[in-house]
Amino acid sequence: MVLTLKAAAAAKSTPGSSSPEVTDAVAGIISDIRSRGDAAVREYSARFDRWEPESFRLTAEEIEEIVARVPEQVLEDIRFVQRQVRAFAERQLASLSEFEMETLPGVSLGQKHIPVAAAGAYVPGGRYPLLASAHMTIVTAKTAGVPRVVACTPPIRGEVPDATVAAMHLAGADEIHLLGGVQAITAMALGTESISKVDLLAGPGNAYVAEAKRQLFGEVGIDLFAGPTETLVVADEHADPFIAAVDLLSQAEHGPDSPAVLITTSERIGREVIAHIEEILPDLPTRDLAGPAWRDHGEVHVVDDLDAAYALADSYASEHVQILTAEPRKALDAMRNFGALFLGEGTCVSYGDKVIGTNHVLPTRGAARYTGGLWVGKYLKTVTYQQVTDPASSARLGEVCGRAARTELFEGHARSGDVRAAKYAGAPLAWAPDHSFGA
Ligand SMILES: NC(=O)c1ccc[n+]([C@@H]2O[C@H](COP(=O)([O-])OP(=O)(O)OC[C@H]3O[C@@H](n4cnc5c(N)ncnc54)[C@H](O)[C@@H]3O)[C@@H](O)[C@H]2O)c1
Ligand SMILES: [Zn+2]
Repeated sequence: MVLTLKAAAAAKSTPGSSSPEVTDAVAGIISDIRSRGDAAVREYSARFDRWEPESFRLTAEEIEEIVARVPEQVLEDIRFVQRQVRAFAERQLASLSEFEMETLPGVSLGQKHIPVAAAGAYVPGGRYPLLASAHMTIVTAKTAGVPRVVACTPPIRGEVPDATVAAMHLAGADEIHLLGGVQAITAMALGTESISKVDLLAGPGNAYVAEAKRQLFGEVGIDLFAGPTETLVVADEHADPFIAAVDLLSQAEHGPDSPAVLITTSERIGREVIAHIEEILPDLPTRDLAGPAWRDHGEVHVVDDLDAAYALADSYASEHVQILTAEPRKALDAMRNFGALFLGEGTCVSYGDKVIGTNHVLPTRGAARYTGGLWVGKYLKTVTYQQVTDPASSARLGEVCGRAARTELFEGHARSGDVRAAKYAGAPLAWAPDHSFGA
């Protein structure tokens, strides 16, 4: 039984997709940039961000000047967080192994990880200078060993986002462009006269940015569908409703399209959380974003027990799931669909977003059903190779290959097997009886 204390006022977005208006607008911009390159990029930047400098790329001197303007405490905090992010990414990298094994004598199969040659890092900046996204995309790419990392972020209301540029620079970006939205994503994906194209695009963004990545996927690799932020809290009767309310609003603040959902086993907690939100919201400086988000996409559901809570939470496949229960670690085994899990009252989504070191670029709109968030492995191509040094083993494989390929009616493939069986083990070559492999 589910008792809904508050339902969303707006319709839910379709999983893994954008609205038709966004889809069409993005397709138009991409096709225009595809045919007109930099000239189109410049026009869209002027239209959406009122920004058309001579060059979107910052020079080394400009970067130095910008970093010099950033207060020392801000720089110190950036370094602190980047160390956290790097440490976790390095441990992830160490967890990946390269290996070679023999399946038959002299038959070696191997796996190795090759970083992509160039990655594009998108750092959102429409509403907030989201410098933490610079740590997440650039530090992680550099830890993976990507040689060229291109970073883009939009100006904010016509101003250079100093701290974001500093974060990009300290993270190790090789190029920094002040460019946002679909125009930045498309320029990095396709290349223009002034930006050479990248192999993989990563980073979060609004519905336009996420849709642009989705449409360009194939021509460029992408990390995942990381669109408008979502949060979900699972709470039992032991939860502190004031903290749950503060935490729900912390994520609603991302934008009016950000869902915030509470699933609780206690009707009392559900009602108290709603009351606290109503009390805190009017004074929240970002209420113009958090208010509509809560009104249109806020939900509170009461369920019978924690198993029902985890099952309902799984059906949302929310980007962030926060567990405020007496035994939060139980959710680790009980839950399947989430971008990142925040266990217990001592941590919160804001830690993940800003400081703790796990990656905050996470799947949204149901993508958590099939992928986790950005991590070092997304920048690596896990490739395989093989070598056969034992002629007898090659001959044996050749015989099987001849039969297996003919079962599929692939005569050409079969002959590649036949010639090895013939050359290394003297098997007869039915289709070329006169051929001799020499002494
Ligand atoms: N999923 C995640 O991992 C994650 C993490 C952090 C943030 N986010 C999300 O990132 C988003 C950041 O959004 P933002 O808007 O602040 O910054 P943004 O940088 O993603 O988008 C700003 C750009 O949008 C473009 N734009 C605005 N209106 C447009 C229109 N009508 N048509 C075409 N382009 C348009 C502009 O060019 C502008 O540069 C938020 O939705 C937030 O929830 C997601
Ligand atoms: Zn957040």
